[in-house]
Amino acid sequence: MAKRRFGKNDDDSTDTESPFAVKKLSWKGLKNTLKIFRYTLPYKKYFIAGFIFLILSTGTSLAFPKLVGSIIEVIEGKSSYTINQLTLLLIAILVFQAIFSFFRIYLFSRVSEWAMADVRREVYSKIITLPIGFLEQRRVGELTSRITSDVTQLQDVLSFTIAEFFRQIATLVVGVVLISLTSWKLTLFMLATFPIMVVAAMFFGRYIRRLSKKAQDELAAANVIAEETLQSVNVVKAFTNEQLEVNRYKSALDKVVDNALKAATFRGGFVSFIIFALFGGIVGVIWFGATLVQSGEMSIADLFTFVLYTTFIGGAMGGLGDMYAQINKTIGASERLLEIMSETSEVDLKAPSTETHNVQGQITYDSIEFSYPARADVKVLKGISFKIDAGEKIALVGYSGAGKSTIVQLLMRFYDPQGGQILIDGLPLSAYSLTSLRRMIAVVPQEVMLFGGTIRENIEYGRPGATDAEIEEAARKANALQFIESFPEGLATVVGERGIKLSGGQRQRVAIARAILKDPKILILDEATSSLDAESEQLVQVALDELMKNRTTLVIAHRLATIRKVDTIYVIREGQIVESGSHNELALIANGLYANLIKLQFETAETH
Ligand SMILES: Nc1ncnc2c1ncn2[C@@H]1O[C@H](COP(=O)(O)OP(=O)(O)OP(=O)(O)O)[C@@H](O)[C@H]1O
Repeated sequence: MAKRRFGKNDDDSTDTESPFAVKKLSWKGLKNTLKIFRYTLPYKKYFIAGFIFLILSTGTSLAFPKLVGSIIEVIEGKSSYTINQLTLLLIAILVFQAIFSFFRIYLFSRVSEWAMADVRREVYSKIITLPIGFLEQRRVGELTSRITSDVTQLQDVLSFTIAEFFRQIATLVVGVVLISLTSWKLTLFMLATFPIMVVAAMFFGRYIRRLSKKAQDELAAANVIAEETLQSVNVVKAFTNEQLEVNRYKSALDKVVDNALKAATFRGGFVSFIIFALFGGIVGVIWFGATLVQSGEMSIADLFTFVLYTTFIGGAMGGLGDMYAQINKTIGASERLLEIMSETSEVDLKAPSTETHNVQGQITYDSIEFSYPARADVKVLKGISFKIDAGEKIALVGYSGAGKSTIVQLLMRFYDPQGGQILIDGLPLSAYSLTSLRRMIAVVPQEVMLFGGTIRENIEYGRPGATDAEIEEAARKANALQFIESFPEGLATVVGERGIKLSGGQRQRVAIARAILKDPKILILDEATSSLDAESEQLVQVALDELMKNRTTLVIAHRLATIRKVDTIYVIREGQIVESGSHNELALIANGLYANLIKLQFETAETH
């Protein structure tokens, strides 16, 4: 039977196949699972010790029916021991059994906790070092469920299923050997009832597993809804879409319940059938055994021992079906984890780049052609060429969606262009390691995201390991020290989810301080679209002027008033540069795009 199950069927069965076709165990899948289990190798000492305790506890529990049989022999007057002696032995065995079980559970948990923490750490390091192009195509919920539920599945197997599997197989094998020594006739009779159970288990089992898997997938989909809406709870509330989201969640949950109940119906039918078959088998064994006792072929004590072993064996058989499902789930989880692990990271955390480049910050975009991997057919940049001298400041302007952010993302190599090349100090970006390239650049983004933690930690993010004095100096230069010091805890003020909320202008100045601390040669300013009040605007502008000093700067400009001072403005339309020059030059082009944009902004400002 095992052979058939571990057969050559490698491929997933699809929904269009019969409902009884479920993914079967495959060697390939098992091998993959074993690959994941190599994480337990560093803890093999504990694993082996746990296994020894597992053998001991299984052995002691198997001795139990034999001893009960011996007590009956005493009653029958066929034993030289007394009832008290045997009862004491039974109690001693129970005590040992308890001690062995304790150590088995503790040691297996120790291995599984440590090993799974390692797996989680590795998977997380992998995910965080994967290229943006890969991450964008996955949902956050899906990625986090790799480190949560998939690893939990492996952990269950390590701490529980392996032990149970061994115990059940041992019980089955040793139990059958022991009872066949007692009476081979009765053993054959008992084993004859097994095929019915096995066939039923296979038939029902597969369908139930398929339904349970569907219910699990539906639950994961429901979780994604909850996670995503809670992450952007402000948007939900602002649009007063609470009811809509509750309904969406509810209909996802309804599907879970539907599938789970269907599975439960089958499981219920299956379990009642198994109970009937199991007890039916025992009744049959008692009936046949009783006739053997009557004909003097078997003693009462042996029949007693036999029946007890039979219940043990029956229990083990029942449990194996569940094991099979567990192993299947584990294979699924391991395959998903390995799939992530086999992706290529863009940076290697284990061998961090130590290369340093003393660049001047001269940048050249040479005929850049680009489409996003997710939408390969849409060309976002169509031959962008321009040059920025070291220390020069340029601005990119244009309608929304023109490709401004894409141009700067390519500079950080979040993606690689399909045509043309970008050079820094005359060398293509690929000549620098990703780490050293990104170290040359600081970004002050449109929407400043602060991590939960203190203001000090948030500024230090620009250069981990900076001293307190350097952090304070950066905050001062960013015009942020004043507001930071107005908080009783100063730099130690906690911001983010559990702390205070900073205003837009304050957050921007923290981001500027971060960039000042990083002290890069190249600066990218993604200007906030929402305008700040005049006073904040002024404070941020002064901080930005300080930050831009002696750095090559690319500004993605949304509010044209702030870019009059830049050296060159590039006007982008549909992925191409359509105009370039200084503010004064561009403003004079009749019917020019820039002149139009100014007019538009001016008119918008007038109407406010
Ligand atoms: N990750 C992405 N995957 C696929 N397409 C994208 C991605 N990011 C942007 N795009 C598309 O590329 C085009 C250019 O986008 P980009 O963000 O560069 O414009 P932008 O000029 O910066 O706009 P805005 O001023 O609104 O920020 C848009 O049509 C956008 O839909």
